[in-house]
Amino acid sequence: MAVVGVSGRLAGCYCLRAVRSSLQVPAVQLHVSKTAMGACQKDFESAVNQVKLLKKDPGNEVKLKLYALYKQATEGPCNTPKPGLFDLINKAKWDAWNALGNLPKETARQNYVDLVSGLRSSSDSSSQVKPEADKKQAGYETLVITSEDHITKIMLNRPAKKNALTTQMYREIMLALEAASKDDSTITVFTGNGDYYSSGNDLTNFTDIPPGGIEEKAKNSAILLRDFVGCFIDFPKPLVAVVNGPAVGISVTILGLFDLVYASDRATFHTPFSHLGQTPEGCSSYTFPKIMGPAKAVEMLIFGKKLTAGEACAQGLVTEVFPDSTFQKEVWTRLKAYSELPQNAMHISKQIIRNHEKEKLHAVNAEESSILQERWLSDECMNAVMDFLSRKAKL
Ligand SMILES: CCCC/C=C/CC(=O)SCCNC(=O)CCNC(=O)[C@H](O)C(C)(C)COP(=O)(O)OP(=O)(O)OC[C@H]1O[C@@H](n2cnc3c(N)ncnc32)[C@H](O)[C@@H]1OP(=O)(O)O
Repeated sequence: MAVVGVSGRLAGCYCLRAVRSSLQVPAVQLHVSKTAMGACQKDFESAVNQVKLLKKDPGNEVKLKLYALYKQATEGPCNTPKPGLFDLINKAKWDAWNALGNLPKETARQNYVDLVSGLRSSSDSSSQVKPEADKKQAGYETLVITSEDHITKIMLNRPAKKNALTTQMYREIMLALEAASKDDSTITVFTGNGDYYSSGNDLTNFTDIPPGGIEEKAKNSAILLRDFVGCFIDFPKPLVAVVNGPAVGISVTILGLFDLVYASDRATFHTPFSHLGQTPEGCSSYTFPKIMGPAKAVEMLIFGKKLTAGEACAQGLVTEVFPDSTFQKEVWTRLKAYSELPQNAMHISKQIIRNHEKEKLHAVNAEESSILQERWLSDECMNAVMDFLSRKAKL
């Protein structure tokens, strides 16, 4: 939010979603100017339509090519003023179009048709069902949820993005927790697909601005955060984190609300809040000092010290560390045995252990969320997020 929040001026940051919506317009535009009429006009119009039907997002680079070719095919060489330095998306679009120089309209049209045809065949072949997809419980796009041996496993499933948490993911996790609280499993496990457990909040979340502007975005995000963390505070069954790799931000802080945290020795625990102009969430401002003492909590939460799995275990945040080579086998053998323990006894014990704290945790959660609502509107936060997004931009 703050990213775009500097004003609409920065609305064109390199966020995928923003780029997508920005670039879609010309690519799917049905109107083709008269000057683009020619031998392959029909193919061109058909290709323009087919772009809408692609099953897979072709990525920013390809979308820019499509944009540039479309403009060249329909309007000829770029003749509009160069957008300002901070108008990043429009500048990227202008650069792509301008780079086509005096390419004839007919050639641009043909290149557009060829590009779309290539995209269609790769999109069709990649849409074959992958074995993993079979396991997915219906209704979840960002998680893989399985239930066996009395264990419900919620796996974050955006490995290419290090399981960064999108708005959709927060919502799906809340739904999954709600369902797991009612199913017949005895314990619920969180883990990540791929080499990361999770890289925390998806920083592109900050760029999807609603009509009400950045203040509304900050408000909505604070509500989402409060509700999300609230689900962990209230979760009635033993909750286990199987931390398969590095964990960042909110994926670390909420570990203080888990009942067991098993970590691979490859895992690290990092909360770079100050670096991002942000402040602790997930009730960590309360749970971390309780778990590891104020001095160690400060090192993590204020100074962003990254802990190894061994260090996190020594501080009490992690229950046990396993060698990565045997991590999955050892952990799941252990969890299967635990899941056969009498269900009611386990659940009642969890209530006894956790209930004293619930009210306090909800109050802390509300306070942290409201402080972050302000932080997200700050220059410090805006600059840090912009910095990340610019570094990662491929345009
Ligand atoms: C509404 C509730 C809000 C709750 C607020 C919570 C606060 C937090 O969680 S703060 C923590 C936020 N997270 C970060 O600051 C981590 C940012 N990411 C990184 O520093 C690095 O990506 C990494 C150290 C995690 C991994 O670095 P590595 O070089 O190994 O891989 P990359 O090439 O950087 O990543 C691959 C791919 O994934 C994208 N990505 C990774 N993490 C995030 C993220 N948090 N947000 C958005 N995108 C992320 C990265 O851009 C790459 O994408 P491309 O392949 O498209 O370039």
